[in-house]
Amino acid sequence: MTTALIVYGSSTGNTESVAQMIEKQLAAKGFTVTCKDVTATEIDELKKFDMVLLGCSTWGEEEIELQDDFIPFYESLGNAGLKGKKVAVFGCGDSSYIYFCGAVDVIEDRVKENGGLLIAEGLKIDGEPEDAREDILSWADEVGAAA
Ligand SMILES: Cc1cc2nc3c(=O)[nH]c(=O)nc-3n(C[C@H](O)[C@H](O)[C@H](O)COP(=O)(O)O)c2cc1C
Repeated sequence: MTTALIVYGSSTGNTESVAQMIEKQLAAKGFTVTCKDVTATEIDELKKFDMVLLGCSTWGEEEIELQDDFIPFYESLGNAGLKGKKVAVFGCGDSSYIYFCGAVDVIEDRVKENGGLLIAEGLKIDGEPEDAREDILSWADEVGAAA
């Protein structure tokens, strides 16, 4: 059975909600899914999973800032054994900011630098996750199909 790890950093709970929707959808498709807050995740854990989904909201104003909890994890991604690993990135943001969901782009770049394989275009959620439920579930299906 294909195993998937979802790791999220979320300050107000939006990216966490998205992570949980993806978790349920992948589990319904037969994946063995583990969904964890980044603060409870060791970088070495990524090595044990067939596929890794990384979720992070975007902060900052003039420049892109990752969600606070996600920063140390991001900085250690070079030790995550990403070479050849199937990865996809998602996050919440607000399109009224200059860098809408910029954290998704920044994390994708880091994944590519470390040899990870991006299996879907990053999912960028504008506003309330509940309003984007259909998009989130179809993204999860796309990721599942590419796994
Ligand atoms: C001070 C502040 C700065 C923000 N900066 C950005 C930004 O640069 N780009 C963006 O897309 N969203 C930005 N946002 C919106 C948040 O990313 C958005 O509220 C998101 O849903 C938070 O997700 P979380 O609850 O998972 O942390 C900002 C919000 C605040 C309050």
